[in-house]
Amino acid sequence: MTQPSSSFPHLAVEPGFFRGRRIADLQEAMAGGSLTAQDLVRHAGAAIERLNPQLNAFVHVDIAAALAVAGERDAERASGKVRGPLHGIPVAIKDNVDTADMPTTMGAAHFLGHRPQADARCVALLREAGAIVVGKTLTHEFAYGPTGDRSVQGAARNPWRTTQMTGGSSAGSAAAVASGMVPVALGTDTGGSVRVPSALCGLVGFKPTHGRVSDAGVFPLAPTLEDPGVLANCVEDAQVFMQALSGGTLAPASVGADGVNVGWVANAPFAIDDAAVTACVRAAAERFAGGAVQPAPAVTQHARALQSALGAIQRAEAYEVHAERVESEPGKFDPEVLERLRASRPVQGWEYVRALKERTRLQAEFARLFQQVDVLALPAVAITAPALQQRTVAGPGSAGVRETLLGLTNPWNVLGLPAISLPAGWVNGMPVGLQLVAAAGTDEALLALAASRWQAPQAD
Ligand SMILES: NC(=O)CC[C@H](N)C(=O)O
Repeated sequence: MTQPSSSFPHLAVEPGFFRGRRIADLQEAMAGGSLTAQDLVRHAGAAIERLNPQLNAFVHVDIAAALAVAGERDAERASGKVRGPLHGIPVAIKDNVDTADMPTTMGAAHFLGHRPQADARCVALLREAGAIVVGKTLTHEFAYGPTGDRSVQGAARNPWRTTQMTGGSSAGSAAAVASGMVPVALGTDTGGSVRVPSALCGLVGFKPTHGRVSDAGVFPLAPTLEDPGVLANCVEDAQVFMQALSGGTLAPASVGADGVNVGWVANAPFAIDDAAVTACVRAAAERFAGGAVQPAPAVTQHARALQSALGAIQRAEAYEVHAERVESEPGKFDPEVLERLRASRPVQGWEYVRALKERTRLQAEFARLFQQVDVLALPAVAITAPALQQRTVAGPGSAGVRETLLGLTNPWNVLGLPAISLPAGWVNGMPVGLQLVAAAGTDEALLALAASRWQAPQAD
């Protein structure tokens, strides 16, 4: 089996076995007999044991159970049955997604020790596809925060610099993949919770078109904005994972050799502009496009409408989920999450209904826009990973960390569009992500385009 193709000189930890190894390489090694699924689970176990005390990526691990399942997958392979490209591959599951054999806590004191009755649909699909669940990864409490540093299990730490946040809310999934504990992990994305930590940890992160992947058994934050998604080392790994999650409906698309029409979206008025981050991402967008990128028509004029629709929808839906808990067990919440939930309560019924109507109007506007461009390109996150617990971005035009982390990702949740964050390079040794957004329902084409045109950045 080949060695990892790229090195990670800026990484603050000695990476685990899976960093830089593609799922296709692991499959080849298993097919050739040089590795078994049990070996892969042992590699995951060793990396978790060594790295988790530093990174707090996993909140529950069961290597013994995973080894037993791996034994079954190895026996199947020996008898000639290979379920598909995830057969025997260790995976991690965000801890707001139900697993029948492991606790599911949502990062919240209210659910410590909670054992769901059944697997979430997406977990069941991954297992049917042959993937082996090794554990549950830390989520920001109730997935209500993009920083990944508030949960009953504490904060996840960024493998590139352990004083910094991973971003969230799929915080542990990002730390687990970026450090090489597992090759791929499940996350959920309501406003950026897959793409934000992927960008801040140097990973590929994909959020599908809304409703494309079942959310049955996913603890909701705001159900009409939310989708399960994937955090991976490379686009090809994200593709095979999404195929499994979609129950096979997400067939690989082919892309023509023609050029791609990329519309560049300026940060303002969505988020502050860090010149170094924007320059790095724009250069990546130009490499991807194979030439200069032109400003996308008519995106920024919708910024205010998108933000206000997002605010009303997320707050109304999140409060509906938590109303009784906020009344009866307020003391169990993290204070910041409680404060955000209390601030969500005042949204009026008419404001929510109006926001839903606005969403429908905006979806029609963007459907027209995607007749002119193939993809929109912009940073996934306007800044590199802030320090743990940092809440304001210093400098001119200082802004809140939360708003800054989410400003460039959450517009696409309002619209329900597929979006991917791709590693674009590094600024001061910390990763930044290029985000590509495509028309609703074109998930296969977006992934195929990314697979065919994106080149992993080389560290200097
Ligand atoms: N769950 C997410 O997608 C990110 C967090 C959430 N949107 C928030 O406002 O904090």
